[in-house]
Amino acid sequence: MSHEVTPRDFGCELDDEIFDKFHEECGVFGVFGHPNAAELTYFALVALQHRGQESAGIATVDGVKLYHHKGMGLVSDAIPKDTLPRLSKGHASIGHVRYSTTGVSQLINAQPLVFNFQRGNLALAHNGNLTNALQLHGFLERRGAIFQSTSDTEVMAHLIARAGNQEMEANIREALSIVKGAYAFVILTDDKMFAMRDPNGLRPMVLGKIGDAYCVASESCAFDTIGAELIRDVEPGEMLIISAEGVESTRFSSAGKQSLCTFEYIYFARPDSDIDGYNVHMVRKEFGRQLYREAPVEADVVIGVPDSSISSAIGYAEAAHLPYEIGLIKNRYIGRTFIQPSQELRAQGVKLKLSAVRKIVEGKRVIMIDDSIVRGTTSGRIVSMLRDAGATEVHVLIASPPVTHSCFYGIDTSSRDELIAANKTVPQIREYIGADSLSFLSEEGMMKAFGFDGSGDHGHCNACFTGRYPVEIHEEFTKSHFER
Ligand SMILES: O=P(O)(O)OC[C@H]1O[C@H](OP(=O)(O)OP(=O)(O)O)[C@H](O)[C@@H]1O
Ligand SMILES: NC(=O)CC[C@H](N)C(=O)O
Ligand code: SF4
Ligand SMILES: [Mg+2]
Repeated sequence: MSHEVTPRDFGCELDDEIFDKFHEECGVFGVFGHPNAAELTYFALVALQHRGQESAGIATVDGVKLYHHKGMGLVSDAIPKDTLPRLSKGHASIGHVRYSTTGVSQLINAQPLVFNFQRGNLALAHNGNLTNALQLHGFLERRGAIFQSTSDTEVMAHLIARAGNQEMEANIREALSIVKGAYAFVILTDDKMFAMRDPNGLRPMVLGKIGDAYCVASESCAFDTIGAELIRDVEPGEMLIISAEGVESTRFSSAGKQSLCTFEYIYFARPDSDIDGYNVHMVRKEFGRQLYREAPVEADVVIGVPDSSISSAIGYAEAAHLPYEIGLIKNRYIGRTFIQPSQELRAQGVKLKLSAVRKIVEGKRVIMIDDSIVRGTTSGRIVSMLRDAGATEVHVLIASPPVTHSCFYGIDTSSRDELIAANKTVPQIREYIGADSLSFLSEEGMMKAFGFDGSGDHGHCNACFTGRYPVEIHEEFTKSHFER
């Protein structure tokens, strides 16, 4: 396997923290029966860009042929303008933005994965992680399968191909009865589009309509961008079959214990998206209000770490009757592979991503709200940045509980030994980040933000806070397993 070329190969430092914490987790989109299917997919992927910036791709069908294009980087780089006319021949299209969870970040693993079977064409896009991919990979290889990629997603395609039924639907059902874990799948064949959400509903997916065409997406913000109307969430264990006849809802599994990822609300999803009936911004605001109830602090001003903590900071400030201010500015052009200043320059004060607004924090007791602490590097840096800008006190409040466990369901997380809360108590973390005080939202408080009574997880996955994994995991299965 070739080595992935990074700026480090040219002697430059990469922002290691970017590689070692919770990150976005792929976005999928599909539309069937629209004359501008490929273009709509392109713009929907731009709206879903926050979910993955490593690679992107689009596949379309015109009933006979399948066209596709995949590339590395942001949608605008991965899918150049001149590829769209070729893709635009199709009336149905699916697309994907990737943040790798299994398999290296290279073109071979970019999605949609595209296959030509005896029974026709098939393109497959996946958000999530298959927790039994390791076993299935070995099983399939022993029976002659030759894998083209190193991602977990490809096992699904091999299972579909092996099933051997006349109807693609039956093949997909058979494959779904074998895979385990977290998934929102969109599959495009010559005459149908299939959309499935795992039986626990770990990963989100919504159904919408644009004109007479139906579409599906990881998040509803994609619909707002292309002018589609949100119809509803796809249900856990549901298979939608979209064709010239319209949309048919079927089940491939009875719903398991519903376990929607709470981190979607905390950090991943865009605030304008609605997931399972809750608007992300409103939920984050309620996290902030709840945080105030649990941890009221005397201070002069409340600030949020942009962008994902702004809603919670507004909620906290509202509940505390304190001014909410923009105390930190984020440079929005710093991307994932951005070359970072060397340690020496960092020590001299070169900081690229965030800057404090001196006029806001100078001489003030500041409450700084962030959505989560993973390794603890971000909070520590911001606390000292705020002190350097003249803050007299810095109180750190986190709008989620301490992250003590890794995720195995489609989020690329640190291993447990890198999670600060798995290794230090809250007072120790406070000391480590240099804050005057530190509090986290409780699991109960987090669930109250959804209107629940506070005890239990209420149909959410909170495993990274509690270690209660809703679907069996295999801790030995690491991201680079199929490369080794
Ligand atoms: O404890 P740490 O390991 O430092 O990670 C915690 C930080 O990571 C995320 O932000 P991130 O900087 O990834 O990007 P964002 O700009 O999307 O919030 C999250 O919003 C926290 O701010
Ligand atoms: N983040 C994701 O949802 C990734 C999908 C798939 N597991 C991959 O690594 O390609
Ligand atoms: S472990 Fe955490 S990040 Fe992973 S699905 Fe569950 S809540 Fe989401
Ligand atoms: Mg952040």
